[in-house]
Amino acid sequence: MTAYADTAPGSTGLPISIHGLGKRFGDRDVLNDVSFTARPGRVTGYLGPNGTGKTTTIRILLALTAATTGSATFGGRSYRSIPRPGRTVGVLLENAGLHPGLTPTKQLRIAAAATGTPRSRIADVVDEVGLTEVANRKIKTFSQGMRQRLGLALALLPQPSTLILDEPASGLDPEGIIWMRGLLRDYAARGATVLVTSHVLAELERFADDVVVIGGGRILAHTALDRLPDGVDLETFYLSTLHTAGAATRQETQA
Ligand SMILES: Nc1ncnc2c1ncn2[C@@H]1O[C@H](COP(=O)(O)OP(=O)(O)OP(=O)(O)O)[C@@H](O)[C@H]1O
Repeated sequence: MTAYADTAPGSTGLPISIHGLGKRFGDRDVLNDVSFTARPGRVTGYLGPNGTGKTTTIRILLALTAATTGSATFGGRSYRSIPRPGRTVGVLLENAGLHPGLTPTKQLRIAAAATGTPRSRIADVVDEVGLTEVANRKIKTFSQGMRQRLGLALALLPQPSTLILDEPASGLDPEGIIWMRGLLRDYAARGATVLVTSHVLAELERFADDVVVIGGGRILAHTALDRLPDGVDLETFYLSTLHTAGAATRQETQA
């Protein structure tokens, strides 16, 4: 993986606003009145236990799933009404739509055509994510980490001003994780909006500015990391937030 300075965003990111979001699957409320903002120039970490609605929030933001109530917007607009959304918002989702029979170069060519990105950018982004040597090998032969790198290449290809990354460090080796940390910090420093989910708190603490904690489909906390009390790290804050929420829920149930 190489320097990222040449491929950072050219314009300021869009603020991401989630307001009163609710989502019901069948008879189950997965999201309940979820509201928070991810601001430009900052990396916002979105964290919570498995199955608490992080990916669902992101899927609603990207118009892949409809909200039951509330809104999820970029600079006040829904994803579909942003001009050239595929170019403005870079996205990494699990199972990122990779085609096993294609090579990275071919998959990136398709994405470049879809987003109006010059083809000349492909070699740069392949180099950036460290896949140059395998750029013409079929994706079906790739390890999990190589697939993750390609997913990141697809997200970064159009030099988006806004990044939404679901578990970006998943499967990356230590060198890749260090590169990714630098990349996210660099993007935010250049004014991008960066929203990231992660379960790796020690890692998140190294690159996030703000954290939003969700539990049981509700927002439990939203804070700047530099506002945590002295001596309290993210892990301690996270566990105590979940503990307090669990105790409150038990009290409500018993009342
Ligand atoms: N299409 C669907 N139909 C029914 N239930 C769903 C659907 N998609 C997600 N869910 C449920 O919604 C809940 C939230 O899922 P989601 O994937 O958003 O959680 P998450 O916070 O991203 O979890 P993880 O940390 O494990 O990735 C889970 O209980 C999941 O089973």
